[in-house]
Amino acid sequence: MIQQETQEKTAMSESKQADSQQLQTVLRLDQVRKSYGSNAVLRGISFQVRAHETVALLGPSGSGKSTLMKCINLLEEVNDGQIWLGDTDITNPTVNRDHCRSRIGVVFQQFNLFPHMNVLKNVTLGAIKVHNMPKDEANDKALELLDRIGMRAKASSYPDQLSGGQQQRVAIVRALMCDPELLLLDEITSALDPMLVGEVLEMVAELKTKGTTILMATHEMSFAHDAADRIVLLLNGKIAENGSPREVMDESQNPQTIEFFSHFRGI
Ligand SMILES: Nc1ncnc2c1ncn2[C@@H]1O[C@H](COP(=O)(O)OP(=O)(O)OP(=O)(O)O)[C@@H](O)[C@H]1O
Repeated sequence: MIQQETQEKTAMSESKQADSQQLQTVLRLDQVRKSYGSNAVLRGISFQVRAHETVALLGPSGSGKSTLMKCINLLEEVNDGQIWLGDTDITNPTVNRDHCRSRIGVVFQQFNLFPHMNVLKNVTLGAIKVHNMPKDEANDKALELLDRIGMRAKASSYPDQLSGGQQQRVAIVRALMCDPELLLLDEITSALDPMLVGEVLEMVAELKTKGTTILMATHEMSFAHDAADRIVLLLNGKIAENGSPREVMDESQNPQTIEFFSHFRGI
């Protein structure tokens, strides 16, 4: 009798755990396919990002990382498969695309700040115009976020008065203004002088400690190894690996994976 009760309790607790894991899935890709003409770039991509996870998307140049990011941000349409943001299938043609986009914060490789607007305007513009945040509230929030990264004093500066690293950190602040469910970072350090990469990655590491849910495409292998919770490796349009940095980068026996990471040994 006691044994039966214990088994029932265990089953209940396992099912509760499964439920809570289900609830915690922020992003889920299910057999996503995308081609450009005859070039099949994504050939059935499935993986999940759970709340508070930092997932690093790795792969050789041209493997489709940016294409995948654009599909998630609805800048490209998938040919097949589904992308779920929480419980919304954002690939469903009837969905409100602007609303879906507003739930995701995105930072690209190029800085994308408006050159004729100062930092405060750049950071608050989308929040005010797209999300209808009252101007005072947007200014307060922007200044608080800039303060956190030591850039409040630059609020009146223009982009060309900032270093590339500072511009990219401002772009991240802008992406965070409306508390996105997911932060997409697409090779955000690739265009930076190597001296400036560290300060941007430090900011990402800081966001991770605050529980931000992050999917980042990157070529920064050391950072991915040390800071990501999970690595998704794209090779030849498919997912070759999906596991912890140790499992994927140190212990995988897949010859293609070993070949890919061999190019970065010692960097
Ligand atoms: N708009 C487009 N039209 C046609 N082909 C495209 C387009 N965008 C990307 N591609 C092709 O899709 C493939 C994947 O490109 P993508 O930029 O997604 O790769 P990536 O992994 O992000 O590369 P990198 O690490 O160099 O940024 C490449 O063969 C590229 O030429």
